Amino acid sequence: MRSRISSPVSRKRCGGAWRQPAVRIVERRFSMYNIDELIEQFGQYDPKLDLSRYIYPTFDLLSMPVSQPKLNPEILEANKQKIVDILAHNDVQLEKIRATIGPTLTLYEITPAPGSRVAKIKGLQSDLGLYLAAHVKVIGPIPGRGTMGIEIPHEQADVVAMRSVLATEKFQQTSMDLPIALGKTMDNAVYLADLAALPHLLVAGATGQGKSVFLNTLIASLLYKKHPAELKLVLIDINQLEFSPYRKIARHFLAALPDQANPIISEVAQAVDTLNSLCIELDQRYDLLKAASVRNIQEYNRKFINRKLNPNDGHRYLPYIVTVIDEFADLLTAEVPINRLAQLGRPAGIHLVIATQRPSVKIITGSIKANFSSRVAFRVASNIDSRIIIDASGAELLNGQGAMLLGTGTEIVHLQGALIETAEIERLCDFIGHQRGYAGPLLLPEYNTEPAPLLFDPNDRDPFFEDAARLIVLHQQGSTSLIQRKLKLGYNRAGHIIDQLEAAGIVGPFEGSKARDVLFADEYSLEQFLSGSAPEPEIIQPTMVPEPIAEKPATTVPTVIIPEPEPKPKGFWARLFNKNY
Ligand SMILES: Nc1ncnc2c1ncn2[C@@H]1O[C@H](COP(=O)(O)OP(=O)(O)OP(=O)(O)O)[C@@H](O)[C@H]1O
Repeated sequence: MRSRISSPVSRKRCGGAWRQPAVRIVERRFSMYNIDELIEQFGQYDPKLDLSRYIYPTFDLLSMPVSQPKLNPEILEANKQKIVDILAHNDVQLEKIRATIGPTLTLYEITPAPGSRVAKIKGLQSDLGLYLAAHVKVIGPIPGRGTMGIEIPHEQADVVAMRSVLATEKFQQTSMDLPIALGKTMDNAVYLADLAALPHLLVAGATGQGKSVFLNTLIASLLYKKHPAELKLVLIDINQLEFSPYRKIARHFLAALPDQANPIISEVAQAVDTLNSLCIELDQRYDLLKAASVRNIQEYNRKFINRKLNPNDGHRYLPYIVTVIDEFADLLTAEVPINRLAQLGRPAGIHLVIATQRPSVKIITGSIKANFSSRVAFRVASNIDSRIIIDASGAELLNGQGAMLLGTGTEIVHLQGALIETAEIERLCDFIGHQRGYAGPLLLPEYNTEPAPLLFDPNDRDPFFEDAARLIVLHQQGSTSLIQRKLKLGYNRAGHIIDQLEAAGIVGPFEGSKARDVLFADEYSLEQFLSGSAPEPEIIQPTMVPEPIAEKPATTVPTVIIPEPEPKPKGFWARLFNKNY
């Protein structure tokens, strides 16, 4: 018997871009199909098939690292001797001393003789600085090594070229989902992190210390590793300065709202709408994960690739969505969706990187800190600013020029960030942009901010009004996207229906990205209300509205008389329960 299976790619053309299919989830299993047979006949689903000839960026697009003058071994030895001398002079004997040359400083790791006091060694920081004529820092004890460290900055810091971290075996062979090459540690090791695991990043520092370069290295790392089918970027740059080169890769890697003229978001209102739209995308992804009985995007995509999820039921391959916001201090009005995305984004493959040059408690609030446990601090003016960012001092002592402290919640790592220049980003974007891409950016769900109409005309109800009311009450979830998905309606129409439901007193008022309250506790009381047995909510007449302020709907469920016997589910409910709907 020949099994019938739909084309896995069920996206619709819309306004020059690709729209995700409306999600209609039916709990239908593939039990009637033999999965192995399907895979044998069609092979695994290949998300990259649409752009199967896509060529990943090559390393020659990046500048060769400039060879740095080697540190003079005589100076190294002289410094070592000075450290031994000054410590001995203060009755601290050493068992061992070892120098590690890093990109910006040399770390002398010392093993003090038994009985030496840590506080005493730390107290000698200024003396060492004076004797070595440098900005010396004493760190430690270094956990797990029984040593302490004396850091002496180089007169001329090495630049860590982007190429020198990306063109390494470590980066090329990593199995991380979203690898980002941040730079090098103080002992010259390439430092990679997995954004999928972090799972979000807060980046802060004073102006001119390397934040924007950092964001560009993060984006470039992802562009080097991911196929356009696997990753979408949402770039928000209110100052319109940093992200303009990425316009060229809009058809490959960007996601945008429908009708968004510029794929790089530069207006506050549009940024807020986009973040709210991402919350709708988040809800849709959670519904998909639930329908697929999986816990996260990785398991979901694995199932989809193995053809265990039917695109006809609304399932689709889910790319990671990484949202980068340069200067989120401009978006304080969007704190609710930002926090929601940060709390729930990880399993759905939605990740946030938010940056600010204003590390104050007004911007980096308690809730932002609670939701962004991974944070990067560039040099700041004071140790108070450093504490606001990474809950520890130290960022005020950094050298600038891309030096950073990465706090992951469990440890703080001192890194020298990689440097990527604007010309390198241009070359990278040209390389990708000149290749065949999709018809446009991936379209995010529409987000409707129109307020509910002041007047409600019961004769003007949408034909889907009652079905929508039943859905909302059944799921006890006043969400526009639920109506949109289950009834297969456009977002605007679903938005109008939810306004009508609000005016009818079935759902509560709009509350940002949170679902509205459902004001009917069960389907039975709703049926009574719809059939007219319960009193209709009062219709607001123009003469009764002195000010143009929307009337709030009733906050209690209308009282109904419950007749005997209870009617059997019919029509909509019967269809729903029989899963034919
Ligand atoms: N990793 C790095 N290695 C070497 N130099 C760097 C590095 N990062 C930044 N710099 C130097 O610092 C300068 C400023 O960096 P950047 O533009 O990233 O600062 P910023 O913190 O974003 O500033 P602003 O807040 O004003 O946008 C760069 O032009 C570059 O010269």
